[in-house]
Amino acid sequence: MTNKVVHVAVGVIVRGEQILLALRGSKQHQGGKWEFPGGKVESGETVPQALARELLEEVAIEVTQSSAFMQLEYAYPEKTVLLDIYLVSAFNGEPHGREGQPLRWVDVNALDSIEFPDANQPIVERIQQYFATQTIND
Ligand SMILES: Nc1nc2c([nH]c(=O)n2[C@H]2C[C@H](O)[C@@H](COP(=O)(O)OP(=O)(O)OP(=O)(O)O)O2)c(=O)[nH]1
Ligand SMILES: [Mg+2]
Repeated sequence: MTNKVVHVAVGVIVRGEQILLALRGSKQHQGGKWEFPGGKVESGETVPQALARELLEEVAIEVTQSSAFMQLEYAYPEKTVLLDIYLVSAFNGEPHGREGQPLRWVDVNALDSIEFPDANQPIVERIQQYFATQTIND
């Protein structure tokens, strides 16, 4: 086994007060859990390029507005991932699971009751904090 870090582009896709989640296949790493759509950054790609490619491949949307949100490294027993998380605030197309995976829109407030991969806890906290701040400032 290698200890190479797997770099992953992750999209927190926002529509109003909801976030798009996809179900990871049961055979995949962290299978059967809900994820923010995304995937591995390929060599020669920037993270925004990888994000755009993965979101088109997985959920059939074209990203038109995104911003870097947070980065997080997490060591699973079998591999270490570097999650490069972007907020996707505008996109073209109606999302659907192009690889047959179920999708759902979840209220920001309900995100903490969803079963995510183990690495995701800080992401959920940060999203909820971010939206709480936005509401106060409205
Ligand atoms: N997309 C995504 N991946 C996550 C999240 N949390 C988390 O730990 N991961 C991990 C699981 C995987 O080990 C890795 C993402 O790899 P992936 O399987 O989605 O990669 P990919 O889309 O390029 O798929 P593949 O072609 O390699 O099958 O990051 C998350 O919220 N979203
Ligand atoms: Mg993926």
